[in-house]
Amino acid sequence: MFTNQLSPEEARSVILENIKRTEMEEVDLVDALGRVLVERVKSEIDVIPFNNAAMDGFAVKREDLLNASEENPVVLDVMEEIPAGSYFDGNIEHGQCLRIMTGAPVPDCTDAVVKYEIVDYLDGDGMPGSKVAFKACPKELDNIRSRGEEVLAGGTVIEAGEILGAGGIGYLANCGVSKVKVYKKPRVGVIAIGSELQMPGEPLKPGCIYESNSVALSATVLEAGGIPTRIGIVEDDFDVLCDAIEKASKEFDFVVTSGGASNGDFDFIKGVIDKKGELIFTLVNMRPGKCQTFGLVNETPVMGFPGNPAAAYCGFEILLRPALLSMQGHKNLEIPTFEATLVGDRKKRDPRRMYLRGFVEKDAEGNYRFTPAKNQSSGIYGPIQQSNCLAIIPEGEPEGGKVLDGTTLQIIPFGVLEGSVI
Ligand SMILES: Nc1nc2c(c(=O)[nH]1)N[C@H]1C(S)=C(S)[C@@H](COP(=O)(O)OP(=O)(O)OC[C@H]3O[C@@H](n4cnc5c(N)ncnc54)[C@H](O)[C@@H]3O)O[C@H]1N2
Ligand code: MOO
Repeated sequence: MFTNQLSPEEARSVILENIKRTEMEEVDLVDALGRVLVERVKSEIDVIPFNNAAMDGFAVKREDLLNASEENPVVLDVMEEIPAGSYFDGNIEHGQCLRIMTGAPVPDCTDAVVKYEIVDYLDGDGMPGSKVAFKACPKELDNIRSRGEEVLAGGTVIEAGEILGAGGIGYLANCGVSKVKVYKKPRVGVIAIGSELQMPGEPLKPGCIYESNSVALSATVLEAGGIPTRIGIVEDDFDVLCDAIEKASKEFDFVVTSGGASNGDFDFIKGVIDKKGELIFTLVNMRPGKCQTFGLVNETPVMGFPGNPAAAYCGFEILLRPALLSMQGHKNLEIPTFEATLVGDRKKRDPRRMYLRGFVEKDAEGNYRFTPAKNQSSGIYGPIQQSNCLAIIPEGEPEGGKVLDGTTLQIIPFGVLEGSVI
């Protein structure tokens, strides 16, 4: 158990040390989007499986056209038509050619395809029986895509550990693969702690508010590739919370709570984790959200976020997203950042690392500028919705108690996957 306040980086690595990768499952290709492949996939076939035409036109013996020019066009007889999906296994003589469509197999008796646009029809309409004139000699294998251009049978299509994108899914489908093994999505049980919390549907009772953190946290779990289950509201009661955490720890891969993480008379999550399992840390040097509690119950990781909405949200983004991604096999968990200059002075009297909600945009000169949301209260959601990033103000107290206009800040853009290059 850490009794000290951890830096966000320390807290993140402690969580990463205490999670397990999920098991694997076989899923249809489209369901594998954004997920990590468990094992290398090899192709059983050559892709593409045969030399095919890259243009609609005429398949020719190049030798016939060696002397073709504007002044002396070479005339060939069109023998057959080869649409895509068909196969010509005959032969042609010198002086003959084949009409061929894009994607159709190029017969071995030809060695270049000449597109329609540069061929003249002398007699007929270009269909079999016509005579067509060529005014230039194509390059060898011109407009022919070669068999195995992408991968040969037995070759690697996607390596184990790669995150499948739409391109990879298309590539696998091209190889005739329809299912792949990926790491399972972690099942995350989300508990809202607080006797003041009420579900929507009924008018609010005096002193109560509608429960919202478990809804927002479920959305963030979904964004991070997990499967959230809202377990419901648990009142501020030590024993009731003990039972809820015990039960959830046996049903889910990760348990997330919000509220009751501070030192108030009814804040029980730390005590409950300590009683039921192992309490690992309780404080992180960040604002919003210093009361970040983490531990294990029945070997299941339990993250107790603070009740204040922005504190829970930032706790998730900074500490938990990488953990959920790691459980699904992601290896590069670096949070992408870039630099922007602060617009306006910003008071900073709290020595904690600050994650400001706000908007980053490029100015006329192409420089990134960050404008903090006016209201940085950790008790409200609106500024998160209206923001496109978090800006980091480093720990410590700046001279004069404020960070000055034009200071360079690190920006964490929303919606950019860990490990991305930006
Ligand atoms: N004496 C001190 N008091 C507080 C301190 C402190 O250092 N000393 N820290 C403050 C900070 S900072 C935070 S953050 C909060 C964290 O407290 P808790 O995790 O115990 O959160 P609660 O007290 O349960 O709730 C805080 C606030 O959020 C509302 N809330 C809670 N759950 C939900 C939910 N599911 N949906 C919507 N809103 C929720 C709750 O009603 C409170 O208003 O402690 C400060 N206090
Ligand atoms: O840590 Mo609290 O989140 O500053 O409100």
